[in-house]
Formats: sequence, C-alpha cells, structure tokens
Amino acid sequence: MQSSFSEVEAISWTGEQLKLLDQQVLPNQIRYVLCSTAEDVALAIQQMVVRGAPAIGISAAYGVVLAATIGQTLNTLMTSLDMLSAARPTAVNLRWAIARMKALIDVHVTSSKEQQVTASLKEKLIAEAIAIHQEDITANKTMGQYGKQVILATLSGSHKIRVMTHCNTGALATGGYGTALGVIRALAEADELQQVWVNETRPWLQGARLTAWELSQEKIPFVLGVDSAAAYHMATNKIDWVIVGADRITANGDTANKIGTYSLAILARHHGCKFMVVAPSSTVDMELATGNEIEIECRGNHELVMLGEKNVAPENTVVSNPVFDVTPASLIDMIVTERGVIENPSLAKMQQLFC
Ligand SMILES: CSC[C@H]1O[C@H](OP(=O)(O)O)[C@H](O)[C@@H]1O
Repeated sequence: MQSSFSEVEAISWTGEQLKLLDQQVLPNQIRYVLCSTAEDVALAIQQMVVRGAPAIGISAAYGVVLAATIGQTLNTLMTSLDMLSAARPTAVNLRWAIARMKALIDVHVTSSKEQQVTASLKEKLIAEAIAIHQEDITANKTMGQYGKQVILATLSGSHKIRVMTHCNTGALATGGYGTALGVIRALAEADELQQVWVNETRPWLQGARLTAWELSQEKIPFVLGVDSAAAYHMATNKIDWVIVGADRITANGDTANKIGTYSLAILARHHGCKFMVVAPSSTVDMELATGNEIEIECRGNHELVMLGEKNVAPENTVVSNPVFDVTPASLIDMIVTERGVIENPSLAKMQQLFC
C-alpha cells in the first residue's frame, strides 16, 4: 500500500543514524535504509538508494558526521571524506558538501590545534550537516518562486502553462520541495499549471517511478510519456516550457543532467519551446570552464537490459549506459538558481552571480 507522500521524508537524521527512503523500490514499496557509518552512506549513494544531486550532497554531509568518531585522528577522518566524495562522479554537490564539511574541520584544527575528533567538533559537524540540509530546502522554495515568476512573465495569457520535465528533481532528489519540480509545484500552487508531461526517463525510470509518484500524491495533473515521444508532444504543440534539473553547471553555463536532457534541449529549440535549468548554487562548478570537462558516469549493463527480473537483450549484448549528458549553454534559455536567474547563460553572466 503506498503511503501518502507527505508522510515520508527522503532523508532524515535520527541523531545517531541517517535514515534514507530507498528510491530503488518506490513507488510500490516504502522501505528505509538506516546508515550507521560513512561506508553505509557511500554505498547508498552508489546504489542509488538516495539519488539526485542535492540529495547525495546532503547525505554525504551526514556521512561525514557518521565518520567522525570522538578520539579518532583527523587523518583517518579525511580518508572517509575522500571515500564519500568518490561515491558518484558527476554531481558536483557531493564534492561541494564534503568541501564545506572539511572547511569546518580545518577551522577547528587551526583554532584548537587538535589533531583528533573532539565532542565539540562532532557537534559542529552535526550542525553543519543540518544547515546544509535546511539551506537546500530554502533554496528550492526560492527557486520555485523565481522560476514561476519568469514563466508567468512570458505567459501569453491564452492558456495555463504546459511543461515537460525529465528525470526526478523533486523532494526525493533534494532536501525537500525540489528544483525543477519545485518550479512546477510553485506553478501548481498558483493555479497556473495546465499539465506536466513527465518523461519516463529510461533506464532507471526516475520519471515514471519517482516524479509520477510525487505529482500523483499532490494531485498535480500530469501525463507520463516515453522518452522518445518528447518530439511528438512538442511538435503537436502541447509544451510551452521544458524544465529540468542539473548535476553540474560549468563556468560558461554548460549543464550536465540526466541522459536525454541534451536531446530535449535540441528538440525544444527546434519547436520553439523554452528551456529552463533549475539548480542551487551547490550545483555550480566555476572551476570547470566548459561541459567537456565534466566526468559522465556510466552505470551497469543490468540497468538497461533488465526489465524487472527479465533480461530483454540477447546474452553478451554490448551495452552503453552513460547516465548523464551535457547540454551546451547556447541551448539553455534560463538558468534559475537561488542567487538569481540567468537568461541566455554565458561565462560573463555566470561570473556575475558566482565569482
Ligand atoms: C535535483 S536532482 C538533479 C539531477 O540528479 C538526477 O540524477 P540521478 O537520478 O542519477 O541522481 C537527475 O540528473 C536530476 O536532474
């Protein structure tokens, strides 16, 4: 029996453990994974028990707390930070969160000259992880309003907004509320949303399983479609905006996101649909000049050839399973962050907000 969405939290800190809603089995099963160590958290991120760029950053921050054992040497603690940082390669939020926790450790060492974890440091790490979590929710609600305002400003007035979204960028992928799905929530809350076209998002089905679940729980009108029907829906004039999340945005505005996003951007440009990327500043990586430098994660063959328990491909089929792609800034009409909105992103415009 599905629980109501409002009754579940994707990420919660119990004070001793990190409790994660297992997104591998949603929506048909509500199952939690309890993490007691940094290794548990790293495995949960790798297995996609928890997924979504902001959500894995937040989880890694709590993983640092679990790694910090009072009396432990800081050198040993740093090994755990490196392990967490390497759990998945594409979403920069993971490294951003770890760097923020490490900065706190460095300040503590400089001020206290301590070389091991103390009770005081542990308390500061817990507070920092909780702050990272809460800040993400606040950022999402801010971006929801920014994105809604931008879209309504372009409204022709003839109909309510029709959007297409890809993957899952909601409360399950973040600290809460969502990024692209946060904008969709804000439009729905303002009664300005006609319908959401949800791409199933093969092969892991974040759209069909997770976004459909979030929207159905909140009675937001949506239609589920196969990824390859996106062009058809745009060609038959059903889409005003394509709104997606991000895993890494480089200095020039190039954006890595779930595989299929790049083709959606090309289709949107061809069909005159607007294309919006919504992501907190923890997803921006100003150290990378362009999207060509982003490491694209490739995952196991089983994710592509297995339908349930059944292998649908011939034995020994060669598989390619990159799970992200890069959309050039030239195809992005709007990047929405909690620091502000960038229209027609460029290096100069990104530097104004992030340098
Ligand atoms: C706000 S979630 C950002 C991003 O993360 C997802 O990837 P995954 O499900 O593999 O973690 C997807 O690319 C979302 O757009």
